[in-house]
Amino acid sequence: MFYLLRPCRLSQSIALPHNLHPPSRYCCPVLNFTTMPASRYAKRKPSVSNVPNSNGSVNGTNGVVKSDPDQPPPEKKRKTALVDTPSKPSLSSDPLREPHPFHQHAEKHGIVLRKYYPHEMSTARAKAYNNNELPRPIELLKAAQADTAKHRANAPVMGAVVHWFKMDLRTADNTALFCASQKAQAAGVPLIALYILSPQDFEAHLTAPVRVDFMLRTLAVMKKDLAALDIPLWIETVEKRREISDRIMELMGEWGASHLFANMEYEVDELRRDAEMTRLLAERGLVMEVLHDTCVVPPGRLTSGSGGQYAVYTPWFRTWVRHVHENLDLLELVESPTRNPESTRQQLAHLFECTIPPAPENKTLGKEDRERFRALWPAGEHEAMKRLSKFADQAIGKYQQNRNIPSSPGTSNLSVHFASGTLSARTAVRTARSRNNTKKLDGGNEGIQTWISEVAWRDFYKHVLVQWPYICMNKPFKPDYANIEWSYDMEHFNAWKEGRTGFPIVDAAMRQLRSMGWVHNRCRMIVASFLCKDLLLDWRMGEKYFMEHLVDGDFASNNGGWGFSASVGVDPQPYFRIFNPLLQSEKFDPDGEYIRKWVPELKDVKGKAIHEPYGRGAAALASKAGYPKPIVEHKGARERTLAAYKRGIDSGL
Ligand SMILES: Cc1cc2nc3c(=O)[nH]c(=O)nc-3n(C[C@H](O)[C@H](O)[C@H](O)COP(=O)(O)OP(=O)(O)OC[C@H]3O[C@@H](n4cnc5c(N)ncnc54)[C@H](O)[C@@H]3O)c2cc1C
Repeated sequence: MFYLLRPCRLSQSIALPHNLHPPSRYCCPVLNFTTMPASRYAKRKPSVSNVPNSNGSVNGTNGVVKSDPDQPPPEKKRKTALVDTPSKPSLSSDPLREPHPFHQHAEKHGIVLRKYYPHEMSTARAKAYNNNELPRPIELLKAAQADTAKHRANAPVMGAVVHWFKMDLRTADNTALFCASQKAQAAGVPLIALYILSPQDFEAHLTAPVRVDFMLRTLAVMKKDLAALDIPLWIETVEKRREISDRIMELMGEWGASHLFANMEYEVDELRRDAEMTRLLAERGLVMEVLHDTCVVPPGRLTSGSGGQYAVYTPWFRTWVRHVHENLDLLELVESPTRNPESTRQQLAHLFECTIPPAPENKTLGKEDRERFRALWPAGEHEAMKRLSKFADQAIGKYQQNRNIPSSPGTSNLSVHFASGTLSARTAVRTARSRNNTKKLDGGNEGIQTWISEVAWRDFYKHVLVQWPYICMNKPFKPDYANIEWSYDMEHFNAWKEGRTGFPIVDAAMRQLRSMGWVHNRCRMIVASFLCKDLLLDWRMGEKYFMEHLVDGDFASNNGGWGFSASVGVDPQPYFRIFNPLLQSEKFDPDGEYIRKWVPELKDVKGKAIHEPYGRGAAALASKAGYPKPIVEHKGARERTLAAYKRGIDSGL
């Protein structure tokens, strides 16, 4: 006899033997069964019209998912369906595939046809998503889960259970890892942990070398921690990303494992891959369980009054808070995995011997960078907890006052941990709440409230990604804004990248990025606005450059931040709202402390001249020190940008 445990808000259920009583305080009220928080994963009513029905069908198609122009025809599907094909824009007469007229410019600059990545989606196709005429990738996964639900609930556990680590590099409060461990323990078989290093994935996702280094160091920490529980962590490099699923199935065959657990990644290729894998494993009598984990509130749960997804943060956040208050088990933590059977060490001895592979050559840090970054970003979940506790004890109370001052250590510096999954968002919110005088997430100390609302931004952008998947395909959130004719002036772009624009606050931020792999949020906004509004450069060039250099690079948050700053994203400001870099500098770095730290040429400039040395009497000093003159004049640039935005939006291409 089996009890049904719902570990996921989607359609899958995990069957656990009735004699399993894990020592946990997470009691499922219905089954009186100690398990993970129930409503965290309760099935919810779909919020959009094209979610699968109980048969897994989409749009009333009785199980036949409407044909997807991003995908190859069905007979070729197995070979090519796992990722979006990086082919040339098709010249077919299908209007959903028509290339955008500005493609040639963007392509030349590596924006729309980068390696292992699809070209910019057509506006017609993006709009088809908006009209719910196409199934979103998450719906493909839901359909795969619905179609395999019975099999997954009944398949017996054999040999071993595997947890596939992706961007969830921690043992504490890791949903899929916990479920895998429970499953293995109940069946008396070992749990095997797996990490696949994919150089092509790193290229496709533009993963920064500093981020790869952080992840590899984290794997070393995890390997040790897991080994202490007699759980092997097998790490393997798979060169071609399309071969990952086959290789995992091969490994499962070698290990005699019947079940694979993983947490959900919400990017398009990853959802499609997991949908495909769920079906493939089921065809072979195996089981794949893909669970929500990274957000406090899983994407798809929060709907506006009209039943749609929110595109504006403030009302979304109010709903987010209300939802968490009503479902407090969303903040319950699951336990770390339990120890493997004693025989595992002997039985799987070779798996314990695996070593951490080196970074791919094109993602390897030079010696100097490596040393600097390692000192700045100690890796692993223990470091994340140390940093979180220190911030919660010493700085969170004043977060509201300090968070916008880039020279102050007023923010948590935890984004690297959220991005690699070395810290769960639940742990972060609970820790912040524990320092407050109320259990309400929107009450008590202002600093704590504000910090929690910042952590919620992370959820927000992932919800956006799931609902509007075309943002993954180089398309602005507002498809109409795809018609702005951007500049591709490489002199301007290089000056921006190198911190030589002649705008001290911009240059300080860009140099901080190069030096730390991290930039203060206020400065990310300033340099993003400067790139697309003052220089009128294609915002996707900046988005890409950030990903290539950030230690905390996260597709959803980065795309959201860039879209917001370029006013082509969610929560849009009116397009005519353009940051004035000088005013931003005076307001948020009033004494020029931040500028002096990162732009040493200006360290001797006194007073307000620091914000604008050439316009405020420090020209000789700046010039002598080699600091450049401004590359654009803000007022004129502003007018040029306003005109370009208006032309683009009015053109209705
Ligand atoms: C153009 C641009 C690009 C960005 N790219 C990324 C990125 O690739 N990865 C990333 O994690 N954040 C990104 N952000 C958001 C934000 O700048 C960073 O999360 C923040 O600076 C990290 O510093 P912290 O950990 O000290 O943040 P804190 O102020 O301590 O905030 C706590 C946590 O909340 C989350 N958070 C805070 N602000 C935001 C936000 N605006 N959007 C999403 N999450 C937020 C982060 O996980 C952060 O660690 C970007 C913002 C902009 C404007």
